[in-house]
Amino acid sequence: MTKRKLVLVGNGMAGVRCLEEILKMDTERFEITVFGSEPHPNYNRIMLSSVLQGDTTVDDIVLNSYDWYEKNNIQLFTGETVKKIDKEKKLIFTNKDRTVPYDDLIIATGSHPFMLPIPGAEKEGVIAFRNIEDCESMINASNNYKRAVVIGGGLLGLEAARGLLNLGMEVDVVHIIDHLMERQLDPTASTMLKEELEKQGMNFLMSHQTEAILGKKRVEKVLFKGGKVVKADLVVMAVGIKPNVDVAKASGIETNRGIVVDDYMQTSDPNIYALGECAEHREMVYGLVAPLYEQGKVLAKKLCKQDAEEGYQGSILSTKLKVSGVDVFSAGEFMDNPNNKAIRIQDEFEGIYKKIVVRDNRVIGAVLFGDTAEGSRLLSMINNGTDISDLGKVSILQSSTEGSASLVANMDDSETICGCNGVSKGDIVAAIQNEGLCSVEEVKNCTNASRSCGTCKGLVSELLEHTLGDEYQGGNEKETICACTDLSHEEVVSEIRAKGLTMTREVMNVLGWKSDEGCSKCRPAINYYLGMIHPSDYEDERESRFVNERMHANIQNNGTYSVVPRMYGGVTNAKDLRKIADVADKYNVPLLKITGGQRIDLLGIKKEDLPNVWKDLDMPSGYAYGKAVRTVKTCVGENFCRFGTQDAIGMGIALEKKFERLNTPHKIKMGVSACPRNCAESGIKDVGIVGVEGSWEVYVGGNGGTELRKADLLCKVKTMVEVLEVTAAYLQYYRENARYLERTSHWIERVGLDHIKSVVVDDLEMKQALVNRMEVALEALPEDPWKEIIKNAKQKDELFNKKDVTVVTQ
Ligand SMILES: Cc1cc2nc3c(=O)[nH]c(=O)nc-3n(C[C@H](O)[C@H](O)[C@H](O)COP(=O)(O)OP(=O)(O)OC[C@H]3O[C@@H](n4cnc5c(N)ncnc54)[C@H](O)[C@@H]3O)c2cc1C
Ligand SMILES: NC(=O)c1ccc[n+]([C@@H]2O[C@H](COP(=O)([O-])OP(=O)(O)OC[C@H]3O[C@@H](n4cnc5c(N)ncnc54)[C@H](O)[C@@H]3O)[C@@H](O)[C@H]2O)c1
Ligand code: SF4
Ligand code: FES
Repeated sequence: MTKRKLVLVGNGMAGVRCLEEILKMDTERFEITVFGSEPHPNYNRIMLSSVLQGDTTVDDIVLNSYDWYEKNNIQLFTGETVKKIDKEKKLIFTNKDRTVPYDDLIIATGSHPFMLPIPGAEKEGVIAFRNIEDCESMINASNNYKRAVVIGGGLLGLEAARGLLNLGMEVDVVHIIDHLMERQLDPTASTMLKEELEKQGMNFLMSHQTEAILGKKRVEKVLFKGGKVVKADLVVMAVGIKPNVDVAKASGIETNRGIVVDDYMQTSDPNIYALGECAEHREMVYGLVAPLYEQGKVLAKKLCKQDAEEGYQGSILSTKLKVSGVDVFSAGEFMDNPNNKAIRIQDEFEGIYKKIVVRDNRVIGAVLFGDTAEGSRLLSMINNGTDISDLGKVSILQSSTEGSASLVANMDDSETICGCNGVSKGDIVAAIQNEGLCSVEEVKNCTNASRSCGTCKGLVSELLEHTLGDEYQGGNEKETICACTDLSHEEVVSEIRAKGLTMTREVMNVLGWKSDEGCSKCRPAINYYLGMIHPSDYEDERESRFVNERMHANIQNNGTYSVVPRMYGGVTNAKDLRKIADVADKYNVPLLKITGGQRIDLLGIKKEDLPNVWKDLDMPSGYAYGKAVRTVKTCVGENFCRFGTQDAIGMGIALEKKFERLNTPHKIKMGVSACPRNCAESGIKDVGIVGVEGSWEVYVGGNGGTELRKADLLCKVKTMVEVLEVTAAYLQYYRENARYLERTSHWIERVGLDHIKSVVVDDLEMKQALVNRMEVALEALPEDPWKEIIKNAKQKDELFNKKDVTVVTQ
């Protein structure tokens, strides 16, 4: 049988998902050709917000790699736009003068971001937030500029604003009315959201109408109605989208706001279908993936001639804002109205607000702020039209207080776990049981749950735990280093060892990396692993390191650097202080600051001054920028404090001198206190030492950052030599076994304190072997990096005199 020719115009989320559905049903029916204007394979547009917010990378958001197209015999033309369709001859024409015939054609061209038609909108630095290039423009702008203005306080604007804040920019969000996210939230939730985002550092210009973008070539200011002006180096317009009907309109296919389709996604031409954001169904145009995926299922069935039941009936919308630290959920009809009644709970102490809107004893809408655990359940109730006459009204909003494990346990099988992909609890449980799935990744690959915005990952994990009981090992799921490889960190380390690999390129070639150059996630990791495995002969690859490590200083939000010289154990002297003061005067250092690690930070140093500052200071680098041993904070100890039982300063200096310049998977902070009063905060350090009468307690895995973790007692020893020894064994075990960028606090949670103790304390042979390997690593450490650069004129010139440095942020 000859295959039908199927052409997809638009290589985005809706169109390609429809192809996946077709291939699930019938791999032989079609000869498929895909055109995409963007120069990328199909990627998860939703996750651009996470890329901007620094939670993932562009490489990691590819949904279907080039291999997938090849494997499924799909001919893909990226960077090529279909301009016109000849409906009579059934041909499409592209901007690269290609003509391709079709039997069936799908248009899935998505939307254009709406750009306000105001004077100056064409200036450099005025962008939308729709694709990878926009995301990269924002990241690049944040390296050179400071002030961003985001126009539009909807979902997209707020997610963009959060990302720009994370990138170190100052952000003004301009909103046209006095009510953020008015399409999703009622005024109470909107006010709470605004207050929360203000706490995060966003500045709001509410009820402001933008009149013009001012500046010479690039944007410099934004002008509002009434004459107010704010400064701006970057303007992001996030004021909505409009369906991209260009090709349909040019080809005489019926369009209104979108391309008009029936319940089977058929356009005015019987062989041409449309779906996704470009399609208009029953006068509705959708801008979220859940409805688009439902449309994809219906169209796939139609094209594969399978019973498509009643066709697409329209969707009830639900959304979650993807800004960390803010939980917001909205679904259905959420505004008050004389025909509806509402149940509300508001806890101003906890910052929680919940409202469900009821009509004729059925939930028709909900808004949740601060606690969104019941979102899925409420969405199911709305979708299923559940009669709530027999339920205690307030109890509908209270079940999350019982804990989320019982939440999934108490859910009906029909309730939705993944809103984006319409996957219910029953679907996931059946897949876990029938297909033997045991990880979130496997559930994602099998059912699509958690494949889009990812906010349901926690629920999927809880459902795995609930279904598999003790057999589920949530923390041990295989996590690949990045999208360049299917190998986990552990697998890469073991392959490097087994195959004796010694260079990054070799690792990538031999282990079948999917991209030639690797990415900003895998390159630094491989560089670390190679250095850790071959301490004596590996030559560090500077270009694989993050910018701060390459520059040996921390880049600041205005492009200047901070310099922190080492002060062993937090102890300084008049000579060093004088040198610091002289440097501060000579280089006009705008801020001198005592750090939390008991050192002095010289902030605001120009890039080109760095080598001279280091030369004049003539002190060792404090490695304040490195995935390395940073500081050892000490209390004054027995020499001065009346509670002191031990020489905390001496111990701190000994530790810092021994382990300085050592590369580790992530930064290491230490503390030494001479009594349990813990003035050096040893309880929240990666390694914390506490002196008690006649001995030292060694604590590990503490963290004082965003996720506070109290350190665990590893052992108690008598002498300084023993402290140094057990610290060496512990750090070496961490170096060899943790994943790159895994803090000790996370590592301990993952592998367990008992296991670590059994290796570095109880098994004396293992402990000695670790100490020996640590000695080899310490022996091979390079000289102080600041001194090395001062001596190396070429490196100095390359790093500090050239104008541009490609920034790989971390
Ligand atoms: C930053 C961001 C965050 C988002 N977050 C969420 C979220 O959390 N939840 C949610 O549900 N939705 C979210 N969305 C919306 C969601 O991404 C879209 O609804 C979805 O991508 C639309 O899919 P689509 O296939 O219709 O359009 P698209 O994904 O835009 O795909 C259309 C593709 O067609 C190409 N194309 C256009 N014209 C032509 C032509 N003539 N020839 C060839 N190719 C063409 C375009 O270049 C594009 O690649 C977000 C969107 C953005 C931008
Ligand atoms: N988490 C999510 O689900 C998510 C995240 C990002 C984007 N998206 C989707 O992407 C699409 C685009 O998002 P969006 O936020 O741009 O669209 P939107 O239409 O949802 O919001 C646009 C906002 O801009 C405001 N606005 C309009 N004109 C303005 C002006 N002149 N000045 C200031 N404000 C103005 C509107 O009042 C509205 O609140 C939507 O379909 C959205 O659903 C979803
Ligand atoms: S930790 Fe104890 S010994 Fe050290 S300064 Fe504080 S009180 Fe004194
Ligand atoms: S809810 Fe978005 S991926 Fe599941």
